[in-house]
Amino acid sequence: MATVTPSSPGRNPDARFRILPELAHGARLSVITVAVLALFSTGATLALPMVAARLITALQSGEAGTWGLVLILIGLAATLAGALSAYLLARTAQNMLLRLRRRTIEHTLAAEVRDTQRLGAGDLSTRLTADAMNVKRAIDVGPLQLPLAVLVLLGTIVIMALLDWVLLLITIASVGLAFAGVGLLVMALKRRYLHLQGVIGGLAEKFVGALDALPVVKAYRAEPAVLRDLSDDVEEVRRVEVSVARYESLLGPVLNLGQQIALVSVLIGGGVRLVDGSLTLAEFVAFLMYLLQLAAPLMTAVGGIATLQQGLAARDRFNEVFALPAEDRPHPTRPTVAAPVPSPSPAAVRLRDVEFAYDTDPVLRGVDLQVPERGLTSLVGLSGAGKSTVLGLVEGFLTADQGQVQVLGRDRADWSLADLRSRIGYVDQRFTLLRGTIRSNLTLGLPADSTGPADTALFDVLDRVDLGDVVRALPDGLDAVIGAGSDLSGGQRQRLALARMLLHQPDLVLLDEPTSQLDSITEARLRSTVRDLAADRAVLVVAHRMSTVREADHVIVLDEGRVVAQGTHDDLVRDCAPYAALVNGQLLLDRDAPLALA
Ligand SMILES: Nc1ncnc2c1ncn2[C@@H]1O[C@H](COP(=O)(O)OP(=O)(O)OP(=O)(O)O)[C@@H](O)[C@H]1O
Repeated sequence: MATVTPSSPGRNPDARFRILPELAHGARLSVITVAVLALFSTGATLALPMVAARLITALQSGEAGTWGLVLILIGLAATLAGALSAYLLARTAQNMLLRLRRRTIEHTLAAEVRDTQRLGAGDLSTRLTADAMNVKRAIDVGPLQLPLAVLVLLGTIVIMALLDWVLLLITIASVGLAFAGVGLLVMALKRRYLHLQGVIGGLAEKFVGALDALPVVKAYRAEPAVLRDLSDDVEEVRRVEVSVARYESLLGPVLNLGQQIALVSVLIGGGVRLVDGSLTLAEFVAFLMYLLQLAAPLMTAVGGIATLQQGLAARDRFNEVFALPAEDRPHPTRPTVAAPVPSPSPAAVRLRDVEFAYDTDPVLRGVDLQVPERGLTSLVGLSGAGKSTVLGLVEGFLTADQGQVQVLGRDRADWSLADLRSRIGYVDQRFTLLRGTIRSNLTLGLPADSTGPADTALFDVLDRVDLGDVVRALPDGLDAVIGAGSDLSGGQRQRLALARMLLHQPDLVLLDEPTSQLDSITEARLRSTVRDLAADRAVLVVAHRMSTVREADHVIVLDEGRVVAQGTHDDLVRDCAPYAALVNGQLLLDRDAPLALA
């Protein structure tokens, strides 16, 4: 089983991500080598026109051989150094992206379920793909191409000043206006890039949601409606992209125009100065070469700034993920307790005056309830009463806004979430399985360094949920892959989720409607398995079936976020009007027996 190792050991996982320090982290030698090679390549490029001028002068005196050789050598060396520095930079960037992606996955897994659901699976996944690519492109230009382009620009300008400062002034005056225009364009682009990445994330989020619900979409012939909805988002992406393209397409021509004007001005001015003897032919040729050479670094600088803006916008989206609080963050006042020991308290779960709201509307209002340390407890109530929310508080997916949540004799906040969850067996409403083999699903969460439980132990729990023979009949047995094309049935998936819980031998079991997809024979066997489990531990079941409720030793009735009664089924039918109404009104489903009072 793969383990997740911290991406940056010893570093603050909450620290904001900054591209340059992250790039240099652990790669100083590479970064220095890249810088040296790039500087050499730049210096050589800058020197080339001067050598060319020397070659022209030497040609006039008939001694061109040496300068010709120097020109070729410098050209070759500049090319090699440039290529090597680009490769080294790309390799360093990929190492940084590896850490960035790993940290994003790590942080997303550590965040609260509510936060990750709010951001959405699709939008979060675009950070690993499109946003990471934007950061990579920014690295391609940011730390090297852009500074070097600026260096070449400055170096060229200095040399041009030395050659003829009057011609330089003419050049600067000609391109100055173009520069101001480019600055305005770049500022407008930054805002649009951020918006663009947001709408692309939103589109991915919606598309993933639609694919997730595809069977339902098809069953309701809702493809046209979904297409319309997604088309609106695609149209929005197009609109923003076009707006970006409008500004990007202006960059090149504005710069070109500046350069053309500069060229014409320099030709005229240079011609005059050549005629009056202020400038030699070799100097004029060199000046013109430098002027033409200005175009490449200028374009690099301008394009680079735009790419950099895109990368910075992507960086901000990564920082949005890194800013999500980890769910297991230390309590501000209480010290963390290393090894919680269950107290002799008779309750496996106790909620006292618990208030909770997802947004502003209260979902739980002063909930007081107690789950005995042994036996089967059913939590019942109308849909939306807050039953799953109670399980979420016990599992630590949610944190109470007010009141006290005690689990296995200890305040919830005193448990580390890993310790707490290792003691709880949880089967969610959707019986979620991960893509992978039956074995990897069964052993999910077991220590990664062990060789894993023996097959006999795995078949033992599978037999307890009547799934052993089904798995034995599969060609790959325990190593059959589920979640792809060939799949288990809904009920079989449900039983596998239950077997996973059994394997973990938890002290407290939380089941969210565990029998909704089982045939009556399997359901009866399962009830007996749950009963066996409840003999020496607490089992808390969110139940919608009379059969489950009748089995329960203790029933808790939840109504609109309040506990209205607790007791045995018989007592509650007799004494609790809302419970009796729930039962009489057939609000608890009972497949195998007509609804009847005890
Ligand atoms: N992630 C969420 N964000 C906002 N509101 C939520 C969220 N999950 C649940 N709710 C709301 O909280 C209330 C209680 O939901 P909960 O799922 O706990 O009810 P329940 O009793 O388990 O319902 P059911 O029996 O239908 O599963 C409902 O009004 C629901 O709309």
